[in-house]
Amino acid sequence: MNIKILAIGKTDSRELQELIDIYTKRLNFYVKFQIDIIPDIKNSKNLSEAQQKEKEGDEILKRLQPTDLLVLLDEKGKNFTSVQFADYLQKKMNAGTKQLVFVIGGPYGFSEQVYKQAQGKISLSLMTFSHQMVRLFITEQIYRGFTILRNEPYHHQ
Ligand SMILES: C[S@@+](CC[C@H](N)C(=O)[O-])C[C@H]1O[C@@H](n2cnc3c(N)ncnc32)[C@H](O)[C@@H]1O
Repeated sequence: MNIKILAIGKTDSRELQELIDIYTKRLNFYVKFQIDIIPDIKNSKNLSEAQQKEKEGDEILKRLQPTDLLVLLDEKGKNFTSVQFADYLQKKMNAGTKQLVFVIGGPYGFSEQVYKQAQGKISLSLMTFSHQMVRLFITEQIYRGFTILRNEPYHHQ
C-alpha cells in the first residue's frame, strides 16, 4: 500500500518542514509515502470562503486516482489512540488498498463535494490545528503506527 498526504500551500516554516522531512525519511523505510502539495489558490483574497473551498476541492479531487481511498483529516472525524490507528493502517493494507490518501483542508476546511467523495474522516484532536502542523502530526502518527505494527521500541503505552 502507498500512503499519500494531499495538502494545500507550501509550508512556510523551515523548522516544521525539517521535522516533516525527518519523519518522511523514516517512514519510507516501511511504506511508500509522499506528501503532495497543491499550490495556493490564486487571488484567494477576492474569493468568498465557499468559493475558495470549492476551488481547493476541485484541485483535491482532480489529483485522485479511481482506486484511491480518500480519508479527510477533520476535527469532527473519528478519534483513535495511536495503537488503534496502527490497527486501522493494518486493516487497510489487509484489504488490499492500493493507495491511502489523507487530505488536509485549507483555512476553511473542505467543500461539500470533497466531503461527499470521502470514505472516512479522522480527527487528531478535538482542537483545531494549523494545516501546516497537521502535516507534521499525521506524518509522525503514521510513522508511529508502523513502529507499533513492527513491535519497534518507539511507542510506549
Ligand atoms: C485551520 S484548519 C480548518 C478549520 C476549519 N474550521 C474546518 O472546518 O475544517 C485546516 C485543516 O487542518 C486540518 N485539521 C486541523 N485541526 C485538525 C484536527 N484536530 N484533526 C484533524 N485535522 C485537523 C483539517 O484538514 C482542516 O481542514
